Amino acid sequence: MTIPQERIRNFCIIAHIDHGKSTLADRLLEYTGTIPERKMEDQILDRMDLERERGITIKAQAVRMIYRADDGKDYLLNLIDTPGHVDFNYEVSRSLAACEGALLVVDASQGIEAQTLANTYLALEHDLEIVPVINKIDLPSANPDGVKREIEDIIGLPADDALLVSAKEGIGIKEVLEAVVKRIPPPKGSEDEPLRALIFDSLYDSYKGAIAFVRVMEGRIEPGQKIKMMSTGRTFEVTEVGIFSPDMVSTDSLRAGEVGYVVAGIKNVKDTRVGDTITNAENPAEKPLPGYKKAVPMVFSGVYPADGEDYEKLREALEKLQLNDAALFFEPETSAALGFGFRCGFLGLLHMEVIQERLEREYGINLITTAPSVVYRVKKTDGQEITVDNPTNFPDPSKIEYIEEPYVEASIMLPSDYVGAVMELCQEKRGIFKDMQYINEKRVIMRYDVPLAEIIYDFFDQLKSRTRGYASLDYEFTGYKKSELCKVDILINGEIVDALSFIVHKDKAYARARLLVEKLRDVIPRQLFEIPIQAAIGGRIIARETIKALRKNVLAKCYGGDVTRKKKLLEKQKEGKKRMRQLGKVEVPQEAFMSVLKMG
Ligand SMILES: Nc1nc2c(ncn2[C@@H]2O[C@H](COP(=O)(O)OP(=O)(O)OP(=O)(O)O)[C@@H](O)[C@H]2O)c(=O)[nH]1
Repeated sequence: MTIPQERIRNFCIIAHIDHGKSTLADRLLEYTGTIPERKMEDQILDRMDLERERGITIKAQAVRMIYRADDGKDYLLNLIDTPGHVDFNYEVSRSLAACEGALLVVDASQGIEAQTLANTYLALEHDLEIVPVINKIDLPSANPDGVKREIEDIIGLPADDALLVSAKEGIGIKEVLEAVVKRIPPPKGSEDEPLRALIFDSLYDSYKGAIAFVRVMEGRIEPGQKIKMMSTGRTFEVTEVGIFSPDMVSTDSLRAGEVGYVVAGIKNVKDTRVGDTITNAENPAEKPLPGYKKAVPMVFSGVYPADGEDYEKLREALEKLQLNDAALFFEPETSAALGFGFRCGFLGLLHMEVIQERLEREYGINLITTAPSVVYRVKKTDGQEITVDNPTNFPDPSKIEYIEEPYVEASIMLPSDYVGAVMELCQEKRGIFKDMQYINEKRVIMRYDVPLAEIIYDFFDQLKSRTRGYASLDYEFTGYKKSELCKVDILINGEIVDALSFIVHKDKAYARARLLVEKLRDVIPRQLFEIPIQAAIGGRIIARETIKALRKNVLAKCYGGDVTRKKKLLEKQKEGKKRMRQLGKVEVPQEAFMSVLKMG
């Protein structure tokens, strides 16, 4: 069935976590018969198990629906899902760029949250038509009028005609579909222009290779065509195009205004970069679509197999994950303490946790990971400028002219009762106050400039616990600023343990060093000799603890002559040894590393 361009609608859903995006998407699919009810898995749009468990959307997906509207005509609706987390802001902006409109879903009992606001602004920047949807009106605590006022006051959008919906109970679903048809404009581009298709996501398939998810802006794309990726100039031949309904179904072509996928024997997702423009190699467009950026990792961490024998397995797993994730960076690294492993770069903390969890869960590899670090810029006294993402490479303090660290602008939305608590937190985290704005009598939004390193330390957890979970956070990278930073080394028995070194602001070095040294004292078992544990900046010791010597005799408990019991105990001791890391003369249990590294 061909549907003319004026009856195509491309839209996405902007919502805060838990405000009901997936439930609403499911209802739309159900109502349009895209998915027969019996086939409905709970939530179609979030496909990864991990996403489902954590209740967050990580990767963008798309789905196509046919809706017969009140005017009796069939409309083709493409719903493009957007990732719901700040780490993936760039992906969100590309998904938005593929649409003409957005449903702004707000929980009737919660109101607008920081992330929603940030994404709505992004959508407005892309000139999207925004349709406010107030969800969960079935809840006794629902306050749709209050939420309407918020939408008008904070975002400045008229909300009189906001739709009142209960995705759970299926109330107002048809009204949502009618609003999509009536209020969101159809796509504009012409089919006769040279091809320009925006890549908003990609997927790796072991048979078909990297599959690009695209929105065709102008022109047309079909099998047999030679295409060119405009950011790299690489060319490929299209073997298949198709749509998401919601599984991939091949079609003859994709025309201007349509959303679908492109297979072209592309081996690596690095060649299907989100935000890149696909054009016709023989009749190329003059300019690519605006807004392309290469994904840059912001957070780095050392990832080591707990069992050294898993090294190859870890490499293979990282390679596999990278096939589907162009933003994941890794290179081999060695540590005196942890052996062979990899330095990995991530878009943010959540991205890091997701990758680590997948390595452990899907690939069955136990990991030791070092504390995450941001990327510092160091200007050396000899004029050289270097970037440092690993404390091990931090230059000697005498050779440093100055250091710069990345800053973000954090927007925090919270009930006004917690303003004091959040100000205190932001100050502790070296935040610089920018402004504060009342949304209504009860809620405010505060903006601070905060070093990214503080955000990745434990900012979010602290924010949640100090506001009883009522605050929401969004942040955006703003640039580098000079900062008084130093590297703290940890010495066990006089030897530096490279995996435990960290970079920290001078004012915080002492407190963090104390904490770490005390923790190590508690987790390293006593051994036959006394062990000093020290923290040092350059050659200066700033904290010290001592583990007293002990003659550890596991057989002491077995008085009498029960040989088998003795043997068993010795066996057990040997097993334990395997999980020990030898640091000079000192044996440190792996759990000690884990517990210490988890602190960060
Ligand atoms: N009472 C009520 N609960 C709802 C409604 N819509 C969704 N929920 C519930 O709210 C919770 C979150 O809904 P989801 O659809 O998973 O939220 P989401 O926005 O997709 O969340 P993410 O996938 O994390 O972005 C679920 O427990 C839903 O059952 C509604 O209209 N009324």
